[in-house]
Amino acid sequence: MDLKGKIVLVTGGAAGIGRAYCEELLKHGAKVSVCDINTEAGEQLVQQLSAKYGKDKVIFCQCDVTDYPQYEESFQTTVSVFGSLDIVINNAGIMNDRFWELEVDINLNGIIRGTLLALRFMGKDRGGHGGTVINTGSNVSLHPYVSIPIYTATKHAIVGFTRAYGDSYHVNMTGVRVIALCPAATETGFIQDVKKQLLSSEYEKAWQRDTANSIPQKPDHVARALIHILQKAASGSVWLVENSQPPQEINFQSQ
Ligand SMILES: NC(=O)C1=CN([C@@H]2O[C@H](COP(=O)(O)OP(=O)(O)OC[C@H]3O[C@@H](n4cnc5c(N)ncnc54)[C@H](O)[C@@H]3O)[C@@H](O)[C@H]2O)C=CC1
Ligand SMILES: CCCCCC(=O)/C=C/C=C\C=C\C=C\[C@@H](O)[C@@H](O)CCCC(=O)O
Repeated sequence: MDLKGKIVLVTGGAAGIGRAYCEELLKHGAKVSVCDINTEAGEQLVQQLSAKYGKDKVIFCQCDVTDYPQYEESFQTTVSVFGSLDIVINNAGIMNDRFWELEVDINLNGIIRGTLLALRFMGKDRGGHGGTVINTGSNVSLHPYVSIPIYTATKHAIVGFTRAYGDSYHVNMTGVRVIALCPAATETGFIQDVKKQLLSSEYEKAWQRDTANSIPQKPDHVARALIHILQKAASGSVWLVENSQPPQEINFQSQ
C-alpha cells in the first residue's frame, strides 16, 4: 500500500504512540486527522506538524471516543476537509483499573465505536471505497498481566473483535481490512507512575513481577511497525510489536 495522499484518522493522536504515528504517516506522504480529547496538546502538535509538512496535510479534531456524536463529527470533519477517508487508527486508551468503567468505555467501547464509524464512512456496502482499520491491543492482549485484570480484559476483547470483523465474510461486503497492532512496553506517559492506577496497593507486587523483564521501546519504533503492518498485513491478522523488534504476526492456528 502506497501511503502517499492517503487520508488517516488517528485517535489519541496528540501524545505518545499516537503522536509518533501521526508524524510517521506524514513522512510517508499521508494526510492526517489528529483526534484527541486533549485540545491543547492536539492543537500544539498540529501547529508543529503543519509547519514541517504543510498546512493542508494535518488537522486537529477535538474528540472523546466515549462520546459517539463527537466521534462521528470528527469523521465528518475529516471527510469534509480532506475529501475522503482511507485509514482509521483506533489508538486512544487509558490504564486505570480504579476507574474501570471509564477504562472499558475508552479502550473497548471506543474501539467498537471507531470501527463501526469506519465501516459506515469507508464501507463499500455504504457507498465508500473500502479502507483499513487498525485496532490497538497490547502484549497483554495475548498474555494476561495479573496486576491489571480489567485493562487486560479490554485488550483481550479487542483481539476477538478484530478477528471477527477482519474475517473475509465482512471484508467481502465492506472492502475494509481490520487489523490489530499490539505494542508491548513503550516509553510514553502511559507506563509511568502506575501505582495509583492499580486496583489497590495489593496489586503492586504483581505489577513488579509482570513487568520485571520489560524493556520499553521508543514510540517511533511502534510507528515504523505501523507502516510495515499497513503495507503488508492481511485482514484479521494480529501483530505484536515488542522489545524494539520487527512486528511479529501471531499465529492463532497453533494455539
Ligand atoms: N505505552 C505502552 O507501554 C503501551 C501502550 N499501549 C496502548 O497504546 C495506546 C496508546 O498509548 P500511549 O501512547 O502509550 O498513551 P498516552 O497516554 O501517551 O497517549 C494516549 C493519548 O490518548 C488520548 N486519550 C485518552 N483518553 C481519550 C479519549 N477518551 N478520547 C480520545 N483521546 C483520548 C490522550 O489525551 C493521549 O493523547 C493505548 O491504547 C494503550 O493501551 C499498549 C501497550 C503498551
Ligand atoms: C500502565 C501500563 C499498563 C499496561 C500497558 C500495556 O499495555 C503493556 C505494558 C507492558 C509493560 C510495561 C512495563 C512498564 C515498566 C515500567 O514500570 C518501568 O519499568 C519503566 C517506566 C519508565 C520508562 O518510560 O522507561
